[in-house]
Amino acid sequence: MRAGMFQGLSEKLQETFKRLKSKGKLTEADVNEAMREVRMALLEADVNFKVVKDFVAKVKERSIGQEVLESLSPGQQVIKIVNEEMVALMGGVSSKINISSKPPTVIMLVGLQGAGKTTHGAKLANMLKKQGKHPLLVACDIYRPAAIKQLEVLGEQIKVPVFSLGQENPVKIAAASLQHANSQGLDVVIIDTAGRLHINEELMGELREIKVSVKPHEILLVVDAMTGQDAVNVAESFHNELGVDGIILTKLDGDTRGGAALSVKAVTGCPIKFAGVGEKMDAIEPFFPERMASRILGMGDVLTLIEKAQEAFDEKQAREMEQKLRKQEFTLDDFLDQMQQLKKMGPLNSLLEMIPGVGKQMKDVQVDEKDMAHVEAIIHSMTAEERRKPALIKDSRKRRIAKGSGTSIQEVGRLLKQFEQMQKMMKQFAGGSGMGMMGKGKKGKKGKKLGLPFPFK
Ligand SMILES: Nc1nc2c(ncn2[C@@H]2O[C@H](COP(=O)(O)OP(=O)(O)OP(=O)(O)O)[C@@H](O)[C@H]2O)c(=O)[nH]1
Repeated sequence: MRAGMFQGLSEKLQETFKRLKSKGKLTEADVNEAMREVRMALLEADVNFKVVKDFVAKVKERSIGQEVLESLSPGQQVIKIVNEEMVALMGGVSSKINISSKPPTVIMLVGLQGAGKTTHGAKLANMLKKQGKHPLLVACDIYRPAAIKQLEVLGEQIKVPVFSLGQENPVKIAAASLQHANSQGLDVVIIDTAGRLHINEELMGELREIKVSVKPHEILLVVDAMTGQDAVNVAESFHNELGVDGIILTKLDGDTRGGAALSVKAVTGCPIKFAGVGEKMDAIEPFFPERMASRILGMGDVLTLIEKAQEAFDEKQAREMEQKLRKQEFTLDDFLDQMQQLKKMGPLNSLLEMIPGVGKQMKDVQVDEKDMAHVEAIIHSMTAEERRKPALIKDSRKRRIAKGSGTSIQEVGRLLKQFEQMQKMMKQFAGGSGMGMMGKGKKGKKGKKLGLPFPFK
């Protein structure tokens, strides 16, 4: 879920919202006009037309109420309604995997060829392993000879055992794998089934047989987000034929328009449980409708950002940082510290895009690792006192620091300015004010631990 995701949709909706917000008062005609634009944007994003129709009708009905149009900020209210309805469209809450109280939990992965089934079986195993589970991957895709090998290679890579009996009957393999898991004390069995180019009775027959034989706690359907409405149709067929508990929507890192993500729950009733966001083994995320909606609506995904920050930051240090922020004692030393932490979090651009209001501006900005090296050098050339009180740094000190760091006076000045701006921004974050979506939906996480330096130009 990175750059480019749902970009067209997102940009169009944001334009509409900008117009709405710029109007002090809204009339019914304004709302109708905005909803026409929203409808167009959704259709162009390949959202199912019936879903679009219902969605727009609901938003319109709620927006045209007296209390909205006569409120102090009608534009904001309408945007809030769009956001809420979009969250509802995708299922409202994030859905978890059914873990059986009596191990092993059996997960059956189904889907068409090339959707990313094998890859996501391994990603899922990797994720569960990190959560302390002991998964077993089972190779039941016996028709594509490379599939077994592929699973074995991935299993090796993530250090998860793979059960395979070659070209044996898949129903037998699945049944035998449960015994194997039991005997080895493995508590999650993930069955990679065969795919086909199209849905056909033979495939469904086989999947049904496996289902009857292993009684999975969870049947997850893997669909490719890039295929838009086709993905939704595929999901509908699989659900009717087999009964599906959840969907893994893959390739959301690509240039997808959003149709599948926004329609599939409404059309099939199956929630999206996970999103695939890349080819690497850690490129899987639980699917949070609320976060997805904020991303589409350009509100940024502060929650994901916070989580990423939490992964990279160590708890204790983060708490200290939070204290400093509250007391406004954040110094250039801390800035340097954080910058080093930030490096661990991955590409800066993708992080910056998640910040509300930053996403669009940052689209074309290159965050350069070399700049970061310069920033480090500059801070290292300061005295301890200067790092604590950057206000001390006037002309002659600037010159000295520039010389010491092999940079220029302008660069030193720019860094100081950025630091100052950042302090302001962080005060906002720390207070949880100004940024509408901060901490929403997660109690007690309001404004927590978000002290990121942003060394951009
Ligand atoms: N960019 C991106 N590529 C993905 C993602 N998931 C899978 N892929 C790629 O998509 C291709 C197909 O994935 P597989 O896992 O082999 O597909 P499959 O559904 O198991 O296919 P069959 O085994 O033939 O049924 C591979 O090249 C994967 O690397 C994703 O989330 N993002």
